[in-house]
Amino acid sequence: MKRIILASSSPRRIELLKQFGIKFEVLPSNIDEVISNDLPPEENVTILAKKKGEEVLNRLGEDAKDSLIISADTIVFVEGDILGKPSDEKQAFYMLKKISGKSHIVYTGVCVIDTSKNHILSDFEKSYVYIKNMTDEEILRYIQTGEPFDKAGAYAIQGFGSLIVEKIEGCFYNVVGLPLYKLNTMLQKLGYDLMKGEL
Ligand SMILES: Cc1cn([C@H]2C[C@H](O)[C@@H](COP(=O)(O)OP(=O)(O)OP(=O)(O)O)O2)c(=O)[nH]c1=O
Repeated sequence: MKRIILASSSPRRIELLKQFGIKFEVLPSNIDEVISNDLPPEENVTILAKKKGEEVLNRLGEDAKDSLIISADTIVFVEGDILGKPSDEKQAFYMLKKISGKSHIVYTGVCVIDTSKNHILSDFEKSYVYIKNMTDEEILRYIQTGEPFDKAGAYAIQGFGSLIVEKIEGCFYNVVGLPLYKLNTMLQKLGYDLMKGEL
């Protein structure tokens, strides 16, 4: 394989992939992440993950020959509403108030494009997350950590957000933004395996 590309600007996704000792480049996609409330959450994340990978593929053109491009998209689904990343403090407050004291579902879509085999695989993972009941004061204090702003649903389970997550059901790494087990099952379908430390 000539190039392995992670089509993501997410520091969490980069860290998670790094641990397998593979050499990869980081080339974030430039798509507009538009969520459609007319589509189910799993379709939204699957479509967005695919769009991210395809945008990087098109940008690379001929240079994408013999490459593996990995991309992902994460959203939070609660009471019929899809929550992406909050753009300001007001939105972060709204999201945290909405997920407080109940469970929600985190969906991550994953896309793997193998240009050497002319294959595109896309799939998604879902996990259930239970958030403690928070007072307005607790929500404001959490927002002051600065953590909510680039995270779907306005929290990070891997950071201060761990202090508001009571429990989860499903893949932890899916909540952080890259479901590693799912990703590896997709890679295995293409004849690769992260366990081998090389792709
Ligand atoms: C729920 C949750 C989300 N997140 C993050 C993962 C993703 O980075 C982000 C969701 O936004 P995404 O749009 O999925 O990704 P991104 O914009 O950060 O990066 P890119 O599109 O370039 O790949 O939320 C956490 O880090 N922890 C959490 O607990």
